[in-house]
Amino acid sequence: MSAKVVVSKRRNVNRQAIFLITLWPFPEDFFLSDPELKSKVPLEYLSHKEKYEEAVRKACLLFRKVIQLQNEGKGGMDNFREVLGGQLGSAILPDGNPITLHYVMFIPTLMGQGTIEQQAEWIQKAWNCDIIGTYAQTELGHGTFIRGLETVAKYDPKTEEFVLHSPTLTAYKWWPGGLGHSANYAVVVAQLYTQGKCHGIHPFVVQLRDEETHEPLPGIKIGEIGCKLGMNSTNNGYLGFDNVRIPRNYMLMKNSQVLPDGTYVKSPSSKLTYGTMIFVRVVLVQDAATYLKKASIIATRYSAIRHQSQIKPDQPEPQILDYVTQQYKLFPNIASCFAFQYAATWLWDTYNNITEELETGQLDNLPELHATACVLKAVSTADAAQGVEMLRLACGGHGYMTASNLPSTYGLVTAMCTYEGENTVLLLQTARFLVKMWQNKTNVYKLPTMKYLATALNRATPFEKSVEWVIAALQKTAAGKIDLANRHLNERVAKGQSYEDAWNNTSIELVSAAEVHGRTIIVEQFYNTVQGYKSRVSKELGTVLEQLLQLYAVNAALRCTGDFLRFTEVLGKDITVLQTWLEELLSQIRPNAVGLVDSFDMRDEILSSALGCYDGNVYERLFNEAQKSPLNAEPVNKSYNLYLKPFIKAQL
Ligand SMILES: CCCCCCC/C=C/C(=O)SCCNC(=O)CCNC(=O)[C@H](O)C(C)(C)COP(=O)(O)OP(=O)(O)OC[C@H]1O[C@@H](n2cnc3c(N)ncnc32)[C@H](O)[C@@H]1OP(=O)(O)O
Ligand SMILES: Cc1cc2nc3c(=O)[nH]c(=O)nc-3n(C[C@H](O)[C@H](O)[C@H](O)COP(=O)(O)OP(=O)(O)OC[C@H]3O[C@@H](n4cnc5c(N)ncnc54)[C@H](O)[C@@H]3O)c2cc1C
Repeated sequence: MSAKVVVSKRRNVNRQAIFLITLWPFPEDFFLSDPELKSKVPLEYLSHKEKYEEAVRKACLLFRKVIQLQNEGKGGMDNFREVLGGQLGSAILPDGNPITLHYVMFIPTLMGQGTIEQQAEWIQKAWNCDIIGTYAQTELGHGTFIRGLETVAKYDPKTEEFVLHSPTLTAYKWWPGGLGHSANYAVVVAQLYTQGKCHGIHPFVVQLRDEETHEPLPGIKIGEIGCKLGMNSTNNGYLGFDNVRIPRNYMLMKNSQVLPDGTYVKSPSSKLTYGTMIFVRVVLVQDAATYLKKASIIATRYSAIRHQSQIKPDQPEPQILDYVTQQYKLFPNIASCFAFQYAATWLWDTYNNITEELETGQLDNLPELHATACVLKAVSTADAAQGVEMLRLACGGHGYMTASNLPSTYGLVTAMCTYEGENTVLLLQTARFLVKMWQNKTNVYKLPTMKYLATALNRATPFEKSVEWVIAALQKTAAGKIDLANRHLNERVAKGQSYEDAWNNTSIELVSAAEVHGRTIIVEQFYNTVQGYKSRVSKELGTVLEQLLQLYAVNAALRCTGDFLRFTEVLGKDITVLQTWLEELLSQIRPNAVGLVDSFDMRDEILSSALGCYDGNVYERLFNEAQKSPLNAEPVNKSYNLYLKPFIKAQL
C-alpha cells in the first residue's frame, strides 16, 4: 500500500490543500473504462429479475478482471477489497453484488475454521471460482441469538456422515447473500449432534446445487427472499434441508472435531466459531467511512453549485454552502469521514495482530477485539447511516432523486446497521465486557482501549477548549456511565432480580455507556493520527487536519452534553463555549470544504451522481438522466386512451 498525495487545486482552497491519504495503487481505469461494466439501461428501469441478471453479468466480469490482474502480478487482496468495497464495488453494482459473500465470508470462514487439509481441499477451488459459496447462518426465526439456531447436523457413525435437516419453517436459512440463485455451496451454521448430545453451533460446508447444471440437489429447498429496502441484486436467499447427507470431513474442524466413531473433541474456545463475524465487522468500519465520503462529496459539491434564497435582501442568491445550518449538516460529516477512516485503519491493524496471536493459540486479546469490533461497527455504521440521510436531506428535492445516488447509498449503508450483528446487540456485547472489566479492574490497564477505566472516574477534568479535554471528558463520562449502570445492576440484584433480569432492566444505560466508550476510541484514534501526521505534512494541511479533528471532537462533546453535565465538572457556560467553538470551526472549514471532499478522490463514475459531478453541471445531468426514463420515449402513454380519457369523459 503506497501513499499517494492528492492535490486539489480548487479555487476556494488555501492554494494547495494537499491531503496525505493512503491510496491503494489500484487500476480504477481498468474497470471503469470497460464498456461491458456499464449498464445499457439505468438499473432503476429494470425489473427485479433483470436487475439480478445484470448484476450477475457484471459481477462475473468484475471478478474475471480482478483474477486477470492477479495472474499478471498486478495486486492481490487489495484489488478484491476495492471491487467488494463501498467505492468501486458499489459504483459498478449499486444494488449489491450477488457474489460478495463468496469472498467476504465463505472463503474467510474456510480459512478461519477449516483444518489445513480442508483448506487445501476447498480454498483453491473457491479462489478459482470452481465453486461459489455463501455464509448461511441466519434463519427465518433467528438472526441475533445464534445459540438458538434450529438447523441440525446429526452425525451418523455408520456412514460417517452428517445429516442436515430443517425441523421447522423458522429453521430455514434466510438472508444469506447470493444464496437464492448464485451460490452452489455454503458454509452452513448448524447445531451439531453426535452420540445423542448437542454440542452447539458449528460450521459445515454443504453443496447446494449441481456443479454442472446448477440444479438444487436432492433435499435442498432454495430460493430468493424477495424485494428489500435496497441491495436488490444481492440475491439474498432462503435454504431448507430435508435430511441432506454430507461427509464427516465437510464439518470445518480447525477448532473442534468429530472423530469417525462420533466422538466430539471440544474447541479450545467456543468463541473461535464466531471468528468470521469479527472479521466482517472490522471491514464494515471502512465501508462506513467510504459510504459517508461518497455522500459528503455529493452533498458538498452540490451545496457549492446550488444557489437559493437570500441572506441579505439586496444580494444575489448565495451558494447554500454559505448557510451555517447547511455547514452544520455537511462539515461534521466530512470530519466523521476522516475519523472513521483512521479508526478503520487502526482496527484493521489491531485485528491482524490479534489474529496472528490466535494462530499461536493465544486468546488473551480476543475478548477486547470482539468488544472493540462490536462498538466501532455499531457506532460507525449508525453515524454513517444517519449522516448519509442528513446529507440527502441537505440536497432538497434533488437529493430525493435516484440520479443523485443518495437514496441508493442510504440503502447500502443502513443495511450495515443490521447485518453482521444488529447494532444494539453489538453495543450490549461491548457493555458486557466493559462491566466485566469494571467489576475486576486488575487487568484493565493491559487493555489499550479500556485502560482509561482504571483512573478516569476520579480524574479531575476542568473544562478547557481543547481536544485533549474532550477525550478526557468522554473517558470520564464513559467510566461514570459504566459505574452507574453497574451500581443499578447490583441494586436490582440486591432487590431480588436475577442477574439476567437486572441486565435487561439496565440495558438502556448499558447501551449508552458502550456508545460513549466507542466515541472515546474514535476521537482518540483521530487525535493520535493527526499528531502523527503533523510532522510530515505542510503547515496548511496540518491546520486543516487539526480543524477537522477539533470539529469531530467538539461535535462528539455536544452530542453528550447531558452526560457531560452529569459525569464531569463541565458547566452550562462551558457548553456555550463548545457551541461557539463549533461555529468558529464551521467558518474556518468553509473555504476548504470542496477541497476536502475532493481529497477523497472519488471519480464521477464512482460517485454515479448527477449532483456530485466534478464539473458541477448538475442541471444538465439531471435533465439528461430524466430523458432515460422509458416513459419519455413517447409523448402520450397508452394509459391515456386506456384509462385516463375514459375517466375524464365519464366525469363530463
Ligand atoms: C464488503 C462487506 C460486505 C458484508 C456483507 C455481509 C453480509 C451479512 C452477513 C451476516 O449478517 S452473517 C450473520 C451475522 N450474524 C451475527 O452477527 C449474529 C449476532 N449474534 C451474535 O454474534 C451472538 O449471538 C451474540 C449476540 C454475540 C451472543 O452470543 P452468545 O449467544 O454466545 O452469548 P454471549 O453469552 O453473549 O457470548 C458468549 C461469550 O462469547 C463471546 N463472544 C460472542 N461473540 C463473539 C465473537 N464474535 N468473537 C469472540 N467472542 C465472542 C462473548 O463475549 C461471551 O464471552 P464471555 O463474556 O462469556 O467471556
Ligand atoms: C442486507 C442484509 C444482508 C444479510 N446477509 C446475511 C448473510 O449473508 N448471511 C447471514 O447469515 N445473515 C445475513 N443477514 C442477516 C443478519 O445477520 C440479521 O438480520 C441480523 O443478525 C439480525 O438478526 P434478525 O434479522 O433475525 O433480527 P433479530 O435477531 O430478530 O432482532 C430483531 C430486533 O430485536 C432486538 N433484539 C434482538 N436481540 C436482542 C438482544 N439480545 N437485546 C436487545 N435487543 C435485541 C433488536 O432491536 C433487533 O433489531 C443479512 C441481513 C441483511 C439486512
